[in-house]
Amino acid sequence: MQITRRLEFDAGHRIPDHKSQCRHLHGHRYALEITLSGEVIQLDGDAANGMVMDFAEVKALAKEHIVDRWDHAFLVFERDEPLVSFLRSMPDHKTVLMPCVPTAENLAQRAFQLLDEVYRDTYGNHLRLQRVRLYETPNCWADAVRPE
Ligand SMILES: Nc1nc2c(c(=O)[nH]1)N=C([C@H](O)[C@H](O)COP(=O)(O)OP(=O)(O)OP(=O)(O)O)CN2
Ligand SMILES: [Zn+2]
Repeated sequence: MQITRRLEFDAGHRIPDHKSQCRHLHGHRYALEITLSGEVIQLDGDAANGMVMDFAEVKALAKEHIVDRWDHAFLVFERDEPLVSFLRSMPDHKTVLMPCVPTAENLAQRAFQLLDEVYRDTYGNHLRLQRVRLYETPNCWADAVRPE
């Protein structure tokens, strides 16, 4: 069985080497879709009975590890020196340094890496993160999927 939880957040970014508009500072209303696989828990009387994982718990973990960190932050490639320097000049600015250029593909992959250890098999139901889909706009998204 697979379940998917969607969360949204706002963040700024730029793609420094982009040949067109995306090299300028701008922002998106990102949407993050987290797909988990596992067996449906069969535990009469348990709060998770009949679920792969409670959607509320999926959300709480995604907020803690991604959304609360990236929401209203500027996501910046750590080697984008002019921008890193500019953001450092702003006291208390919420900036997230990324080891990669913050494209939809790289952000989806980064989120997958960060979340893979988070969704653990607490009920012995083989819970696993299968896919992180990151929408940069309603028309553009990237999927980071667990390798076969
Ligand atoms: N493969 C990728 N291509 C692009 C990325 C990316 O992350 N991966 N990012 C951008 C820009 O950052 C921008 O967010 C996308 O802009 P755009 O192509 O204009 O997308 P829209 O949905 O706004 O386009 P409409 O034409 O208005 O639908 C660029 N490319
Ligand atoms: Zn963009």
